[in-house]
Amino acid sequence: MDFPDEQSKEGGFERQQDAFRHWVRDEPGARFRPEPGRYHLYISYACPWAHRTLLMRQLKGLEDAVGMTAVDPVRDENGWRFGEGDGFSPDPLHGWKYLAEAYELTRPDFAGRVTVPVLWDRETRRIVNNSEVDIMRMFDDVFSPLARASRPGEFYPPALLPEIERLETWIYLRVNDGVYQCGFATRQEVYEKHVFELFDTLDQLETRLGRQRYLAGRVMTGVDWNLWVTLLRFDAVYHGHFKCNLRRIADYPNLSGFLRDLYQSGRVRETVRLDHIKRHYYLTHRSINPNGLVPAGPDLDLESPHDREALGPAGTAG
Ligand SMILES: N[C@@H](CCC(=O)N[C@@H](CS)C(=O)NCC(=O)O)C(=O)O
Repeated sequence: MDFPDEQSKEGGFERQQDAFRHWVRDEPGARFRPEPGRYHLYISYACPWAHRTLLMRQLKGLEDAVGMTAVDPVRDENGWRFGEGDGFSPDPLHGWKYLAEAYELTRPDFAGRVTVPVLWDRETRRIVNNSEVDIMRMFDDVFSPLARASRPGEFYPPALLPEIERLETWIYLRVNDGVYQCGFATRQEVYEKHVFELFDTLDQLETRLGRQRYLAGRVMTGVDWNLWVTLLRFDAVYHGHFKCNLRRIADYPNLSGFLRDLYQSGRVRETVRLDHIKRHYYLTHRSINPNGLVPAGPDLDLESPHDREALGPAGTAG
């Protein structure tokens, strides 16, 4: 079993809550203020949640204002590790060997799982936030003045917020975490419940994305990226490794068109490291892949035309 502390009596996977959820505010006297160079993002290119924060940093043009370091995609028994390799590097700020050191400095008695993403504050020397939901919103909002060219709130426009949040919750439970529920189930009936719920949700999303270019309607919003990070990993990892194999994303014309549409937008493809993604899952979760073999395929076709222009122009509300 890969995560024994998060296994329910019924054979399900119960994910821990994020531990640090402080907010960066542009207010006098605020403990964490948005300042260029002050915060550093620790990610893994493999992790879908961390990928969302990396995407928002790039989409907003925050690369100069917020530093970023990626960890080795393969975790060892001490968790996420820094090192020298293709697409990952030593910790430039403190020379940490493990990301666990950030958690220990922030809360010496931290007993949970050390996860990415982490937003680190160089000034107070602690983790500000390790929730991708919060980090995405802060990057879009309070960090916007530090960005090259962006408008605050363009990915979370107030008029669409109720719909975005409804979709976020549904997609998180059934899709983002749904694939993990299938993969880490330890009983047949638990796996089957989750796999049918997952594909029922994908079927509904396929219909929705046949009518409109983006999940919340005519404009791209943050929740599009929530779904996208899971679609990107689906055929390469979740289909085989997590046994989510009723269908592939490639079998869904609208979901795969949406995947390619967003992949081909801006410089998004620069955030994609399929080698990290595959190595991470197949080499880290040894209880479900004991020999640690990494499959050679599939050959993902992310560069072919997506034909989504007919549904409306590309872009956010900004
Ligand atoms: N913050 C996310 C979870 C983040 C997360 O679990 N990240 C994984 C990688 S995809 C991780 O860091 N796992 C570390 C571990 O399992 O030891 C959430 O609340 O859903």
